[in-house]
Amino acid sequence: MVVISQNPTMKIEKIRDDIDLPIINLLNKSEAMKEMVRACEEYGFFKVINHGMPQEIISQVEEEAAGFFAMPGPEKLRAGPPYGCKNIGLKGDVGEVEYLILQANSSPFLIQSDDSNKFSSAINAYVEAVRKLACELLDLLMEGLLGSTPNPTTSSMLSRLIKDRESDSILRFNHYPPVDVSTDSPKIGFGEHTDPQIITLLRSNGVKGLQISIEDGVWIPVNPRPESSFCVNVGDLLQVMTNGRFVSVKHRVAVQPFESRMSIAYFAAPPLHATVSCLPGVAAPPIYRSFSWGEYKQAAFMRRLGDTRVNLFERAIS
Ligand SMILES: O=C(O)CCC(=O)C(=O)O
Ligand SMILES: [Fe+2]
Repeated sequence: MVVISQNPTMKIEKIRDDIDLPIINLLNKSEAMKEMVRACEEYGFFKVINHGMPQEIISQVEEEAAGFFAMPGPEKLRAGPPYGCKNIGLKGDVGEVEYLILQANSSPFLIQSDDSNKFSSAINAYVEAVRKLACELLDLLMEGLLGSTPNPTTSSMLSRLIKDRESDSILRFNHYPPVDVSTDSPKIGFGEHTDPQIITLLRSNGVKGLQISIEDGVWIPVNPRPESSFCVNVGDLLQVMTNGRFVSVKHRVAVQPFESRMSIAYFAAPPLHATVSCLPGVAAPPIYRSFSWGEYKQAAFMRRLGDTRVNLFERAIS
């Protein structure tokens, strides 16, 4: 069904729930590889099932995170700066969301207020497992992109950036309390944006709300099922590295009535000093100039959430 509506900023938009977004089964790697490349070209988005990530690790971190967000506000503030509410970024963007943002490189993480250390150890186990899955997906994507017998050094180029001790990857927990339909109009929990990093692996608690956009003003709701699946988003850096062949997907979250949504996003990023440019073996000439991830991140933080930023790095046509 296609629904035409007006969003809270009065922009006319179409919601299309007649599109089945790709669900990729990781059990058959050679098939998965091709389907992943197709999905990244068409949508910049897919879901993976049979990903091999232990359910216990997922359940544990989801349970601890749900417990964290259920605490009274002052208790949550004890977690310190990783905890935030409503403010998204440094440029005045706000959303109906509270969150925890943690650096997810190799050093173990400790939440200040986590006296029993249960949440922190669940997070550390999750980060290790989700990083492994991200690396596996990136190796498969590279193999699918570059052909059947790529040089192993090239096909592991992206995963090596993520495994680097200085990788700037991030883990973000988002919690969207339900909207009260008797008093409130529909609300956006997290406004439209693309993720700036290489790739995002996202879990949700099975409550819908995530939407992706493949053309301006057209939104596709993402079905949160199968509940065991991970959503995978192409980020800005992967668009640059594939010279625009993969698209960094625009997405947002609509707050739901009655149910609260919780999501856990792992943003796989290189070290700040790493150079980002078109990958060897990808059709040239490069659309974008080379830059460091630190430089890109700085540019992203100087802009509003919904602003496109990759175009700032396009090469001048002579
Ligand atoms: O909560 C979600 O489903 C998406 C959150 C998101 O897009 C983000 O944290 O960048
Ligand atoms: Fe995002």
